[in-house]
Amino acid sequence: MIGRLNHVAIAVPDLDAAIAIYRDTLDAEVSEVVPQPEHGVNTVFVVLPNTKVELLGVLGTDSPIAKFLERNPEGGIHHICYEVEDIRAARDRLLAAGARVLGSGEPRIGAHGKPVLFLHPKDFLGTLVELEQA
Ligand SMILES: CC[C@H](C(=O)O)C(=O)SCCNC(=O)CCNC(=O)[C@H](O)C(C)(C)COP(=O)(O)OP(=O)(O)OC[C@H]1O[C@@H](n2cnc3c(N)ncnc32)[C@H](O)[C@@H]1OP(=O)(O)O
Ligand SMILES: [Co+2]
Repeated sequence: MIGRLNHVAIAVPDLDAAIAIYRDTLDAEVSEVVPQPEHGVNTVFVVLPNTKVELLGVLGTDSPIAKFLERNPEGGIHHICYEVEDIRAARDRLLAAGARVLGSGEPRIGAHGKPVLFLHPKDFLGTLVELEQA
């Protein structure tokens, strides 16, 4: 079912400071900040030779990363995103296996303009999993 590792996401309390760390300290290629209001985050992608790191900042008053940052005030690894060939088929298989798909269960358009879903961290080794349509 799961294919390529699309990105590892880090939620951060200060996105500008996080950009400076990756761009200047780690000398990495960092994208522009892209607000994702329907997801309640600002996103930045650090482009690596074999995958990406997604830096997430709070956007708005109802951000899904707000409580995570309360628990992890320095920031922390927030989720891991795998690519799947057919996101609805993957969803249906996961539901049939008893996994919890977050939200309505309908894929939403994510940061790469492709459908994404999230799976409950308690079902996947304490790790929030994002699936992105390849
Ligand atoms: C533009 C899209 C972009 C992309 O396409 O790449 C994105 O990635 S957007 C990323 C932001 N959006 C989301 O994260 C949506 C899915 N997330 C959620 O629905 C929530 O964050 C949820 C339900 C995973 C957790 O919400 P919340 O923290 O408010 O719930 P609880 O405090 O009740 O947590 C329940 C339980 O889960 C543990 N938890 C929460 N978040 C994480 C996490 N990121 N990794 C691991 N574990 C997590 C939390 O500690 C609670 O555990 P407990 O033992 O009960 O304390
Ligand atoms: Co993501």
